[in-house]
Amino acid sequence: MLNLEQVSGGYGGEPVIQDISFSISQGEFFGILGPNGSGKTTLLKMISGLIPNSSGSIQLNHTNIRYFSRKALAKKMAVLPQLTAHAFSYTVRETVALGRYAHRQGFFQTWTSEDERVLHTVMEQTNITAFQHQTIQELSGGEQQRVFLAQALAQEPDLLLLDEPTNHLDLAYQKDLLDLLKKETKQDGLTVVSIFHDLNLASLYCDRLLLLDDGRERAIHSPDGVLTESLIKDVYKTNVRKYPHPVVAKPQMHLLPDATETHDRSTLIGPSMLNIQPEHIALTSPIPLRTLSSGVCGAGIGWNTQFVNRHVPNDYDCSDPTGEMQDYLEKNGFDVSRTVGMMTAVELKNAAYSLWENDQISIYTVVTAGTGNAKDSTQPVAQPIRQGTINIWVFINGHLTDEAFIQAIMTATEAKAQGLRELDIRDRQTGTIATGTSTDSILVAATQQGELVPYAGTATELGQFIGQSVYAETKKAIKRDPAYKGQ
Ligand SMILES: Nc1ncnc2c1ncn2[C@@H]1O[C@H](COP(=O)(O)OP(=O)(O)OP(=O)(O)O)[C@@H](O)[C@H]1O
Repeated sequence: MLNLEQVSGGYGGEPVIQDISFSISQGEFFGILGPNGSGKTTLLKMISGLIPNSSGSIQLNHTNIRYFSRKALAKKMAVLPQLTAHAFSYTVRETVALGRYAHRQGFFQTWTSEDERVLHTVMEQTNITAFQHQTIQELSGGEQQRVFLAQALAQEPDLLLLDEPTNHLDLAYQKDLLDLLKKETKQDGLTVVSIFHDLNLASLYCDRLLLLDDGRERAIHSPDGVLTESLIKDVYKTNVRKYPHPVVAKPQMHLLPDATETHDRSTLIGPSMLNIQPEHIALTSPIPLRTLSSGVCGAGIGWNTQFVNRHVPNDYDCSDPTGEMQDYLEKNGFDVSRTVGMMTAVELKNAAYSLWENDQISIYTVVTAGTGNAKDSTQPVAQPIRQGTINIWVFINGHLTDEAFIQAIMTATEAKAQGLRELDIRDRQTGTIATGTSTDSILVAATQQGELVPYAGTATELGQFIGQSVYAETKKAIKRDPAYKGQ
């Protein structure tokens, strides 16, 4: 519906925009990105016909925009400009009603019931009905932004052009506005072209992105294609790290600040930080550790400073173990937002732990183990779950890649299974060698300081430390558990 072919132009003299070509189809949400001064607003002004392009062509539904009258263009296209100081004393309602200008007909331009219906709808959509009789200057920046969006929507355009629409909006209204626009594109075929400074919002909402660099196209692609670490670093001259959004299949870019919290680089996680009580084992780190873990709370990927393995009775049965564990942590002075919590029914005095170190690597492994619940993971579970859990903590004084974290979990799990095999721990139901218990948890936590360690598989020194320490400590902990003798 919108076609740009080799468009150049600006404000006289050297063109700001140079040789831009792209086509947008109806219902597309198209984002324009680029650093300050890269020409985003200038390009938008050319598309809206506010300034002429010096070469190339801009076509709307196969007609060059030059051939549209102002009123005819306003029926097809609406513009939400960057918010500037508005001195007028129009009311909100009057301001939004101006958006119906292109649809008014006849000499007297009477206000019709259709105009009223549209006015009502767009004021509801943008949540401004409540202050429709106030003047614009009485409103906050975000409220004004919504009024001008309502005015643009009142035009009932096919194409909506927006210059940083979320500027001035709080978090909830940013989401509401973009959700509304997305819905309009999907349900009513509205085409949206919008400038974004926030790469992550652009990624979440846009179908495609154009990245401008000094007035020229650097990339035009899906968010995944445009938001690459190297391209963004090159164009914006700043370091970013790309990560997947946790819920939506879209990339998110994280800034890497130069000055982060300063930590003592010599911090080593080790025995002095472990505290074993009858009720819980806790390890408190002086620095946040990057963790990958399973557990009752704080599990997943995160940054944590406290690690708690809590003893619960054999018959512990709770409909909300996470909530109950969080209450327990709070009552005992732990910061729930920075704690990984696990549970076990075994006696904590039987925990096994050791520090493994050489010149380059040091890891601290802590294991609690009961095997009354031992399972062969290749066999189905039919028996009622009995007491017995193996909880493994591996603290690594090193800087791990994501891949190394995953390999560390694999290596530790393999070593645990080997420990069970060595001790001939069997699945009570099938009689086969057990590979773990049905309620095991694992934690790998790293200081993320020092040289980057790319891998932690069994071929690496780190992997061998993990394997050997988990194997040794698992066996030690199992042997200390009274249930072991009964096997
Ligand atoms: N009215 C104008 N007259 C002359 N030059 C202008 C005018 N408006 C913008 N420019 C110049 O055009 C270039 C691109 O400006 P533009 O506003 O399009 O960039 P932008 O990418 O939208 O920037 P920002 O992210 O800061 O909003 C800049 O060098 C700017 O100085």
